[in-house]
Amino acid sequence: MSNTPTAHNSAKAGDFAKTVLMPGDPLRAKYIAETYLENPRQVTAVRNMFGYTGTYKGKEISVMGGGMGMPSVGIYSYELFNFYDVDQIIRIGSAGALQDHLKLMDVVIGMGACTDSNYVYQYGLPGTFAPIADYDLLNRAVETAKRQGTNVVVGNVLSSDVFYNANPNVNDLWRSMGVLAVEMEAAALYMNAAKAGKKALCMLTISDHLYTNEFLSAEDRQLGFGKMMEIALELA
Ligand SMILES: Nc1nc(Cl)c2ncn([C@@H]3O[C@H](CO)[C@@H](O)[C@H]3O)c2n1
Repeated sequence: MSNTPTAHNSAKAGDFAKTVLMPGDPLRAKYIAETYLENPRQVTAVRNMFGYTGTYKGKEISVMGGGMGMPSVGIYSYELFNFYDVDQIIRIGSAGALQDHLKLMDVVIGMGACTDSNYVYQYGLPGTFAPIADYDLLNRAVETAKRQGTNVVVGNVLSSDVFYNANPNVNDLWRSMGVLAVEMEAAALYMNAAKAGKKALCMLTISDHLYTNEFLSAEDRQLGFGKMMEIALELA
């Protein structure tokens, strides 16, 4: 009989730090743990969704993959907040730019997260919920970026359930509302945090541009993530 609270995570109580960085890709979680954390130890590997805990500049911090899409991040972040007593989750991901002023490698912070997902319907609200970032985390991320000389763009992002959208005009519609970039996880993370009374922030590196059709090479993706990582690690 397992004594872990969930089939998706084999970590024991106390294995996770209060702050968890959450890339989509578990291999990036492994890379982050091995590259940035002191004494990283793997705390879960269920379905190869790796999670690690270590320290950064003496502060305990964890990193765990969340997968692609809101159902996946919805599971892992819900469990971290509600079963593992995690206080804040910072998503560090990639996104496609919807605005001309954005350039590849820019760091975007999702102050809000629009969505086309049904995820919000579970709460039975009589209106439109606004999934938003935690202000304290947002403010600290912007201040840290300034200190590091990294330009960040703060605004609305779109968390879509669809990567290959059948509607050819969908990007133009979101673009017309000033939405900065499209990804697939932030809204569910923000809703889970709101419901659990916890904190969340989504930071994104622009890896594709949906209007210039530029996209980052694999090595530039890695490089671009470094700037975002240096900010995220300071938020523990
Ligand atoms: N819809 C969508 N579109 C574009 Cl142009 C993206 N660029 C990066 N992502 C992120 O990368 C994964 C899809 O490649 C998702 O986890 C998503 O969050 C994107 N998701």
